[in-house]
Amino acid sequence: MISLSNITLTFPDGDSRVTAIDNASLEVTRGTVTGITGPSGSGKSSLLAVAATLIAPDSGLVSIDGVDVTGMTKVETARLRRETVGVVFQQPNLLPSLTATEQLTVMNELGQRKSRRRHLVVQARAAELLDAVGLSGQRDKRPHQLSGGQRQRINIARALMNDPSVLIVDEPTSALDQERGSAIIDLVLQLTAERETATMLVTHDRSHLPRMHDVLTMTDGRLLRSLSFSQ
Ligand SMILES: Nc1ncnc2c1ncn2[C@@H]1O[C@H](COP(=O)(O)OP(=O)(O)OP(=O)(O)O)[C@@H](O)[C@H]1O
Repeated sequence: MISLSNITLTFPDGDSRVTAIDNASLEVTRGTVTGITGPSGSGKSSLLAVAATLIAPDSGLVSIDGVDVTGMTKVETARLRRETVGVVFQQPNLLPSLTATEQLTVMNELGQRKSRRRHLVVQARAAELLDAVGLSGQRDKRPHQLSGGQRQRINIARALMNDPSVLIVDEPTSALDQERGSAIIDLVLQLTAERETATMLVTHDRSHLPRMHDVLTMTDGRLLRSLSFSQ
């Protein structure tokens, strides 16, 4: 579970500061998806960055699985992030020279002491995840050999490599047509249920919102529940 309480985040803006998040609170339980929508510049990406522990808020509390992130050192936060948070950015940012499997394994193989056992575990995990996102036949393909939807599936599989309890997804459908976008949302919903992640998903496309467990709208940094969508 992830819980954000009374989060405020500002950025420098000339001589003053702009408020990107204004006293926002939310809680996402495992196995559910909270959709976040709102106009451009309303603070959605900032909220995801705070939830992913990539940015520390000016004030407020972030807690992941009951562990208070506020007050942790940068090293402690980075470790918690690595072990408990998966992030799907809007652009897949895949490395052009790597195969689908390697996109998933590269971070887990880098910097680790070489061990055959560990290598096999990482390879098996990547294979299982590529299968789960419907790409078992594309394991050896490089990004230019894949469609936009397939690249986004790799992006999602990669975020799940470390078996995170929190999944942060930023605009996963923005580069896709309606049908492929809808299939990606279905996949996120399915993986959230199967892997019991607490998922926060930002989308501009309101047609996806009725399928989410909870829907919040951001306006000028403030977060409000959208009762018309919430189940
Ligand atoms: N690194 C930064 N430095 C300064 N201001 C920033 C920074 N990041 C975001 N902002 C400002 O914070 C506010 C919220 O931006 P944010 O990117 O979170 O909005 P958003 O809802 O995700 O927008 P979009 O839908 O266009 O991606 C905006 O006024 C933006 O200009």
